[in-house]
Amino acid sequence: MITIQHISKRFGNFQVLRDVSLNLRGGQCVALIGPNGSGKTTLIKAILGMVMPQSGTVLFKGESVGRQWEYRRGIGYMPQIGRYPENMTIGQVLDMMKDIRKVPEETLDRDLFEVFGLQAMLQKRMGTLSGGTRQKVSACLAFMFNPEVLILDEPTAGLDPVATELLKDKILAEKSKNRLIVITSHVLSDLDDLATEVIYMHEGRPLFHKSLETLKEETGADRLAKAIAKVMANQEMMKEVIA
Ligand SMILES: Nc1ncnc2c1ncn2[C@@H]1O[C@H](COP(=O)(O)OP(=O)(O)OP(=O)(O)O)[C@@H](O)[C@H]1O
Repeated sequence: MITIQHISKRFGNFQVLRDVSLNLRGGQCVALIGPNGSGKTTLIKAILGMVMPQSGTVLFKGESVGRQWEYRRGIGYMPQIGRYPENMTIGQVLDMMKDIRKVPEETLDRDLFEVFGLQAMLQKRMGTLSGGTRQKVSACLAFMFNPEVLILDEPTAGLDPVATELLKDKILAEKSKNRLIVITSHVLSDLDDLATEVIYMHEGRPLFHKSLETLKEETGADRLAKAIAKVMANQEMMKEVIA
């Protein structure tokens, strides 16, 4: 559904993405992981057209996204830090998004709105919200328009354990509808129940892209965190052998 071909991105002299090529398909739940600053958010923003790469192409359903915007309607995006007009209430923000998208009310996905209890908070101003409630609004908006692709950047950061589980349930439900879901997270235990694929970014390029099943088989680990620890330990060993 999304093909990334030879994307490179530099900010000033700093090379953030280095010739990244990836193929992501519907029904996959992709865990995009890697250390701080390895380029995960920049890669996501390149897919969304929020960052223009110096070279390379992003294809959405086989068509180059170029400088067009229409394809974005097919992608629900939950940013790492949601930025909203601080004086607007939750209700006004939701209405504004509905007005912009102009879709019939009955086609909206209200699941997260209901389970997060946002109805009772509609009058609260965005500027007064706790970090977790702001995340809930972002999550609600990402899923609201039934997108074919969901890109979730650190979705559980700041959410309490109950809200985290509710969001994970929702992600699983969407996965079963053959959506493509891309999630970045440093909380690898959150990804264990969700991910089908793992992309590990390191210094601006994918160190590997494989199914979670294969990764577990190859490492003999039963959890993603353990599997990653084993891969990293092998990497260090190889460096020492080569040096
Ligand atoms: N607009 C920008 N201008 C300059 N440098 C940037 C910009 N955006 C990102 N960077 C730099 O690019 C590098 C990669 O950032 P990015 O946010 O993609 O990393 P990340 O893997 O998502 O990290 P984290 O796990 O901390 O969220 C960082 O060194 C960051 O400082």
